[in-house]
Amino acid sequence: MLKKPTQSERDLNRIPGPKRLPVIGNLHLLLSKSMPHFIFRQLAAKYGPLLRLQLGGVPFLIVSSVEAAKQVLKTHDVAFANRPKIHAATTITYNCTDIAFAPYGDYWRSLRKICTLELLSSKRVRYFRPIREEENANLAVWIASKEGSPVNLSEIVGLSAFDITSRTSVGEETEEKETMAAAIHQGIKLGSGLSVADLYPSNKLLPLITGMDFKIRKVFRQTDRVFESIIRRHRVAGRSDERSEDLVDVLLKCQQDDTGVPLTNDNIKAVILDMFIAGTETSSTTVEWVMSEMIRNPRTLKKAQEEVRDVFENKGYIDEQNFEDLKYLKLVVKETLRLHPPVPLLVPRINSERCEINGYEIPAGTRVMVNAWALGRDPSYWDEAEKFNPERFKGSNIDFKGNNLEFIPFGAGRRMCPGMSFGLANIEFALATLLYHFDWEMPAGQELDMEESFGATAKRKNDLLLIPTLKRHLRSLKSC
Ligand code: HEM
Repeated sequence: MLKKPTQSERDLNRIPGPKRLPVIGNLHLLLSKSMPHFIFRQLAAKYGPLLRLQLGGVPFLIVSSVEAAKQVLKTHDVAFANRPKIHAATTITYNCTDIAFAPYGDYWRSLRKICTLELLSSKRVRYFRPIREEENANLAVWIASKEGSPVNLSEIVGLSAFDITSRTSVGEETEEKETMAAAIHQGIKLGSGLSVADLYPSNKLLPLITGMDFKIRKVFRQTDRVFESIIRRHRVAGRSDERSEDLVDVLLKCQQDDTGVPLTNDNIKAVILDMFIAGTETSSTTVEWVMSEMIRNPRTLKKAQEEVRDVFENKGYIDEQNFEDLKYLKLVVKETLRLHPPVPLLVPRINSERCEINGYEIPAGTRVMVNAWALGRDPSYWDEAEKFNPERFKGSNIDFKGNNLEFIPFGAGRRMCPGMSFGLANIEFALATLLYHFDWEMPAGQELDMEESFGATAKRKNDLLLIPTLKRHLRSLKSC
């Protein structure tokens, strides 16, 4: 006998959304070449800002207005503080024992606190300044060696962000860097939460048939091997005065002290993985989009470049102490995060208890995606919403710290990104370096496209290739 739907299930069905087909529901709507966040915006324009979709076997709520986002991220923040189990993420994060996918509770709270104190707080971010200086100096030296020929900016900025994350969180450059960076990129690609394996979770054969399991297990093997040897080296080296304590040391100490939540080696590996997954591609994707937008808007490029050169001309090198003076560059970064939030649908949420949104009862266990990308481009909140115009933020109080829900590239509420200061420091340093030392142009005869690739982060689909011309000599690099 068919189970009778509960009142809240009936309510969920009343939420506007397109007609559902048997078995696939609305999945066919995602089959176009467009990105899910584009499609969700189009559907929201037709059915409203609280949209119900049936993607395969899973009901989704898609949120696309400030009012509805407020209900999820503020009013019912605790109820929505959990994450759904995403197939790829569950495999590579040692069964969701990282921070991003851990169930809301003491374990999550305790690990988030450790990472904030040891790596992500403003104080720790300042402490790691010499590492950013050194890595960006290396970046500039490498780019200068390619002067006049096309440089794959996406790739080198990504590797530089990888090195910074690695040296700050595990205290060393990661072995097999390229392989690791590629594995992490693949993990992010498979972790959108919209793969067939995620949409038909009861069908255990699908991950095998689609090749998903094969790919994600390969990512797991590659990252696990490297993290295992990082932990082993930290154990052997122990803590000495010559080496300052890093995140791995602190996690190992917590494991031994046995005072906080119990931690296994796998839990430690899951947390390190999070720093790489959450910290590298988001930052390098932002730098990619800032450079892309500036190439499309030469006036902005010129203005940002003049500012950076003005601020550092006397010193002759990039010094983070003067970053407060890079006022225009900060507006450019903000405007880029508005138009190109690296995580356009945030990380999905799931509610642990029944709650009411816009007058509808939402049953516990409903997956919710907040379309941060659509909010950032909604003409009801932004003048000339599609136009790249950094000046719009001049003198404006609107910020990305989780209070203005029309602008949430870092999310909002309890599960908001804890790595904002760390990420912004990396982004600003990379941009200041690129703009101070070099002029940039497209290779002759090539047009800049702005296509995005599919995955949990919205990277450029095609790598950004630009030709650098050295304008400020490398002798002026502080650490050279
Ligand atoms: C431009 C840079 C970055 C952007 C745009 C970004 C964006 C985001 C977003 C949208 C979320 C989900 C928030 C939500 O569900 O409301 C998130 C979560 C997270 N981010 Fe970031 N992030 C960035 C950099 C970083 C960095 C550098 C790190 C660490 C090294 C980091 C670590 C995390 C972690 C651990 C979570 C999970 C938080 C939780 O579930 O409690 N992020 N980030």
